[in-house]
Amino acid sequence: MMKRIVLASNNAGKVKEFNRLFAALDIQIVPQGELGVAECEEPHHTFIENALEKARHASRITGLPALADDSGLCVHALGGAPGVYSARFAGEPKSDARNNQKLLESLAGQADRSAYYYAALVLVRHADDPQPLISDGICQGEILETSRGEGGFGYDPLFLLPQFGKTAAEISADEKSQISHRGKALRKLIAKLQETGL
Ligand SMILES: O=P(O)(O)OP(=O)(O)OP(=O)(O)OC[C@H]1O[C@@H](n2cnc3c(O)ncnc32)[C@H](O)[C@@H]1O
Ligand SMILES: [Mg+2]
Repeated sequence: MMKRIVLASNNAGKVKEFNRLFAALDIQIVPQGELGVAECEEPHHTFIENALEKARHASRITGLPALADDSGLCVHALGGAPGVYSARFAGEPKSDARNNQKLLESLAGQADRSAYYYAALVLVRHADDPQPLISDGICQGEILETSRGEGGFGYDPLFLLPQFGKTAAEISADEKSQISHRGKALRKLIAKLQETGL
């Protein structure tokens, strides 16, 4: 029988990307929303601790292995902000449109627009797993002054990938998987998973 993992995320954009990344594997990922798991607190100031929090929460409720992604945009001129607060940069309720607007306002007149996406992934086999699988990935870019593209999610329409001359919302989903923080982190995690087993 195909193994199941709960995906400890309520972000539809992430769920799509993980579905694509897992498509070739012998593992089925089920978004936590389909199993009745609500969002949990993300109280920490490091991505890795928040990812562990989310993975344990989903695993505890479902009894399944759980994979969590805590990610964000780190802008050099803003001292690494919005960072772990990327989802709620412009406050609650979360809104990509308002977050992008706030990012543009924060960078008005700023010459250094370099930034990177960071993703921390944690996979626990059960809620008290003493040896969570951990990996991370980075994707470098620059923040534009106006949005471009309809793909992706979050800050993608403002996130220019210099190697493509396009934003992360203008490249295809396959291209994004190949170069994204999430894609890189997941390939590392899968390599570890193949060593240890689920
Ligand atoms: O916690 P979950 O339920 O997974 O969903 P979330 O959207 O709250 O996720 P995070 O707490 O990890 O916050 C990540 C935020 O960083 C931004 N982000 C992360 N990866 C991104 C990507 O690939 N493209 C665009 N924005 C991204 C986006 O604003 C996300 O909401
Ligand atoms: Mg979140």
